[in-house]
Amino acid sequence: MAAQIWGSEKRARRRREISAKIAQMPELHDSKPLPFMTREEKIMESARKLTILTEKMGQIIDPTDPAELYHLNNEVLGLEGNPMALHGVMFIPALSAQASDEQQAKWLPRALRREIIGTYAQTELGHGTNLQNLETTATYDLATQEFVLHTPQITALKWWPGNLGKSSNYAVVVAHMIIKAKNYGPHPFMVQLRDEKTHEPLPGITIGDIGPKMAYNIVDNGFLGFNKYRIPRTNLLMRHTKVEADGTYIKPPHAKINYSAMVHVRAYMLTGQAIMLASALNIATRYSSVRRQGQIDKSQPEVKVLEYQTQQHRLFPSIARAYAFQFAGAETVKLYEHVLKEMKSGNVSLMADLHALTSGLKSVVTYQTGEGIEQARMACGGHGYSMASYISEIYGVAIGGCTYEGENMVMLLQLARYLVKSAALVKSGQSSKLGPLVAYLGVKSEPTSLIDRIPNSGFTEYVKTFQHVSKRQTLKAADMFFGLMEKGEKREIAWNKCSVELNRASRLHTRLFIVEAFVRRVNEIADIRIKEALTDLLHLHVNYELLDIASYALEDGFLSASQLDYIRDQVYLYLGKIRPNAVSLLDSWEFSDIELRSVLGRRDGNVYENLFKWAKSSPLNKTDVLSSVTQYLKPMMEKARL
Ligand SMILES: CCCCCCCCCCCCC/C=C/C(=O)SCCNC(=O)CCNC(=O)[C@H](O)C(C)(C)COP(=O)(O)OP(=O)(O)OC[C@H]1O[C@@H](n2cnc3c(N)ncnc32)[C@H](O)[C@@H]1OP(=O)(O)O
Ligand SMILES: Cc1cc2nc3c(=O)[nH]c(=O)nc-3n(C[C@H](O)[C@H](O)[C@H](O)COP(=O)(O)OP(=O)(O)OC[C@H]3O[C@@H](n4cnc5c(N)ncnc54)[C@H](O)[C@@H]3O)c2cc1C
Repeated sequence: MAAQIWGSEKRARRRREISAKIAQMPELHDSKPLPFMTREEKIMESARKLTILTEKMGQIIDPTDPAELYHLNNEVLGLEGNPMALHGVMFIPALSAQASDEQQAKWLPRALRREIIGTYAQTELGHGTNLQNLETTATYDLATQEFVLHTPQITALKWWPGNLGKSSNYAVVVAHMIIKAKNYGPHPFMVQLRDEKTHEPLPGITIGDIGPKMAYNIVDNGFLGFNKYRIPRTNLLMRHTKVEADGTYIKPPHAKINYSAMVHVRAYMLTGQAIMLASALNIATRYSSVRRQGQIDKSQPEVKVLEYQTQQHRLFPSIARAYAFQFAGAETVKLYEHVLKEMKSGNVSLMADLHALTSGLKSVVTYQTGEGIEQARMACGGHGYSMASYISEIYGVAIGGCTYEGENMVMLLQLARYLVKSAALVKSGQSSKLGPLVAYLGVKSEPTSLIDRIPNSGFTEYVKTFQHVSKRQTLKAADMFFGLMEKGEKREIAWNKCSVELNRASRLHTRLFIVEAFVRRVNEIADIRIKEALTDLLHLHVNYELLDIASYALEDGFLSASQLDYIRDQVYLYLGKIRPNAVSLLDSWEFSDIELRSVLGRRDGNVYENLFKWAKSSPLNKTDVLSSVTQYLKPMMEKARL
């Protein structure tokens, strides 16, 4: 099963080897539980481990393999980020995709050797979503052949970029490029921020940390202002766009090609989200098979809380989602790598499809991951609320994904643009022009669902039902939009008036893709036992998801009330079938105790003793009487007694 999760037997074996090596290297372990550290201590601890990793990484992993790097990162540095998180996640990808060969030769080896630390600085205090209204300017000075970076007002301060505040000395900065008074829109520039020897900010640069956040507090998300700060013309990233010495602008082959670093993260973050969901579920499911509370049959002893159907219903559909996200994420990464290769050789024809797909997936996956982790926390009762469970940290980190790389509603609307264009093709009889991901929009469906009517139909009838609801909602939202425009409404106003319905279509389309990716994977599996376990999970997934969106299928009579009862019964049937496998389905992800950082989720199940040990190690327990008591509470009580 680990081979299915991680992509191959070799990958699963490598993960095990890496975890085993890390287990033998105490210098790479947290020196004390992260929840007991201050933010400064955590940053220091992370930087300490990071420098050891830079020295020893080659002994543990193949540093050129992103999957091995990601695993090493999760085990040693953890989810809360590190002082170089953005260096690998966005700075290097931005340089790789957007810098010319000559620029790459100059900067990439230095970045890869970690001679310099970089980030991706795009979002500002006043604007994050609407890139067209970013306010930082890069004005070309023809006389000196330099760009002058400037922050005209407080809202133009860069705000949020990870590791910008204190750790990075370089950044890819996105600014509006102005040449001879003409604004060419946002473009990426390579900018040195700090002196390489002293790490002091360079003259003309104002920089710092934006303060503590809901989670991710090891990352120094920062602010950045420029006061007429000059950089050479050749620091504009010039793989696709060029500015010649005389100010001549050569436009890129696709208007949005400079957005590729964002698409990179949107594609890769899906499996990251799956891992976080599976981690929280691993903690909750293990704990639920240790925790005994109450009786189902009063004549019997107290049961493990995992025996309660409500507990299973709370956890198991999310287990299925974690697998589904992992499989859909793996497919998306493959597609991304393919499109990136094509883009580098000048073929930009697949960019729109990739953008639409990653926009929808990013939104649905992060939202459902957040939901699943929060349910996992509640499933652990009181102990879930303790930082000893570590679930609250996982939650805080995971839901950051609903916001970064494009706020979820906004990204769903990006997918909706693609769906509406596709609907227009269907309406004008040009279905043959539909791309493969939306081809179903042009296919006539049966009048009613055949779920429960055709024995041994596998998952075909389910997929058809998901296709039907997605198609119907897409065409309905598109009709609403076209209808408003026909009545004379301006395009943008009509769009806004339909946007809730449009986003519903985007969600349904994305959920269909996730179901299909799960079905594709299960169909590929040769090993009978693995196939059987995953088929059970897939049954739970399709029935649970369909029940969740049933109103769309009920409203036009595609599903009947009796079919809905059948689907509900299937959910209960598969909850029971999955119960014996539940812990194994999560243990198959092979998270080590070091990686999980959870007292509740320990592999050995020795929860209570370790919770007590953990509580005793709280800094508050170093002394029996705190100074808050001697200074304030004790005098207060004494005064009251007089
Ligand atoms: C091994 C690696 C592991 C990684 C694991 C991940 C771990 C995660 C770590 C966490 C780190 C967090 C880091 C976070 C970083 C950031 O958040 S960086 C900042 C991100 N910011 C955003 O995402 C901003 C969101 N906004 C936008 O993307 C855009 O502004 C917009 C909403 C898309 C609109 O852009 P705009 O230029 O205004 O577009 P329009 O003029 O309206 O045109 C829209 C048309 O453009 C098409 N389009 C847009 N984007 C793309 C694209 N990327 N590719 C292709 N096409 C694109 C769009 O489809 C529209 O087309 P038409 O409908 O044909 O007009
Ligand atoms: C943990 C974290 C890490 C980050 N790291 C980085 C980084 O490394 N580099 C970087 O540059 N940035 C980074 N960011 C910033 C992030 O990319 C932005 O916050 C994000 O893109 C959302 O933009 P915003 O803050 O402007 O939200 P807003 O756009 O102000 O969103 C507020 C509300 O308005 C709605 N809204 C906005 N526009 C529309 C619209 N057109 N239609 C409908 N609704 C709309 C949204 O849906 C939302 O409900 C990070 C953010 C976080 C939380």
